[in-house]
Amino acid sequence: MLLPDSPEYKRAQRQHKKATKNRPMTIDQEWTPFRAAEKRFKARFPPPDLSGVLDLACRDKSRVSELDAGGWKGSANAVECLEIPPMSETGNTIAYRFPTIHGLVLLPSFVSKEKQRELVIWALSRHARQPNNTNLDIHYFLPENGLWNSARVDSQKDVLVQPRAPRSTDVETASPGPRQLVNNTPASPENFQSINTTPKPPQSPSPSVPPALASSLLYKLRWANIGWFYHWGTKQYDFSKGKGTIDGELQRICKDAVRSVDWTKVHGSNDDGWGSEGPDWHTWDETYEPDAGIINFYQEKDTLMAHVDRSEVCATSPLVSMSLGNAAVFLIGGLTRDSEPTPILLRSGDVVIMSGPACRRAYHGVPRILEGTLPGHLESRSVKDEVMAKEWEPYEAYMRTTRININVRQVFPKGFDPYANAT
Ligand SMILES: O=C(O)CCC(=O)C(=O)O
Ligand SMILES: [Fe+2]
Repeated sequence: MLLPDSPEYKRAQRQHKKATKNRPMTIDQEWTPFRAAEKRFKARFPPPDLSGVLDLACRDKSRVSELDAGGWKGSANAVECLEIPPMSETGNTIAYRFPTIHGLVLLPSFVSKEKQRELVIWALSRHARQPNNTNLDIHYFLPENGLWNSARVDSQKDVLVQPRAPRSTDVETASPGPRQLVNNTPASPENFQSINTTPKPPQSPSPSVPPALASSLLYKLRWANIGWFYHWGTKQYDFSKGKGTIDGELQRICKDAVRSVDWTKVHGSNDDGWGSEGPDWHTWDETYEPDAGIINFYQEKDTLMAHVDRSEVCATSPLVSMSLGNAAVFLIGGLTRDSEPTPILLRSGDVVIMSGPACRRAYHGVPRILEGTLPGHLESRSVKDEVMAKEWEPYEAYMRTTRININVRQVFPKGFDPYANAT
């Protein structure tokens, strides 16, 4: 967080003045409530006021030092949310539901500190590499053992990565960009055939990207695919590529999260919008089966615009989303961008579950990564074992400026075989 006397604050102030000099006075009246909230939280100057942002870590005494060290804080009661009583007397998961966003559940600190470190290592060194797609594969011939394992500056193993397209000097240099907005029709069992037969041409590599060191490309990594392959051009899954594997441990964490919630308390009183078969939440213990997802890598200035994840044929089953590293402001609104979104501060270890027809179709996004909020347990000095502490050092250095979100979904109802249904 910037202090008003610091040179960084003054620089942000100057940039703000320059950027807004020619802006019409009425511009903010044209923004939807969602867009206006995005702008507010994204702003470097003045730094956003987080007093209206729900920060459940403020209710947890064991997180005091984490909150103080990071500087940024929301409020314990900024948004109405209700604790869901645990399923049994032995259950110890603390879970919250939101009366205004039906189907949204938040499990603060669900992922243990050790597991958070394991997931970071898994995401960077084992998952973000072939055969899993990343945003960088489109433009570069990435090293076979993955970017992370080729980027060790300390051991002089840093690899020069070559672009896929021959270099052209005619075009302006473009960075292999963020996720693009494409409006897609919501997937459903009824239009599955047409989705399956829509052509999904590979994206063309950019002729303007120069060769780059693996260590610098790591900071341009934006996403890595999990499970069923996703085609960004059409915003549809590409089933012709087969089903990528889902890490067993990741599956277990997601299933544990879903099983730890008493869904009767979340969905028990409202049957609206579940479709002709009616609600299926009471079967999730057996039928929830994650089969796809994405790992999002955010650097401090990265954002994720308002969107709805509607490519899954299962339009109501839980989407499990885990936060690792720096904290972020997460916005979740309604069926259009015209509803005022609810702001929630997500910290490392928190799990969000989006479930049911209303929540799965709600616009949501991440307008702000809160710089300087890497918690102490993701620093190598907190790792007791000496060898593991040493191993963690490069991860700590990368995570200083990074937030990782592991976003896991269920594309098909359990037992649905897309190949048997293909024409
Ligand atoms: O980063 C997050 O918390 C949310 C990511 C998300 O909404 C998505 O991947 O669809
Ligand atoms: Fe999303």
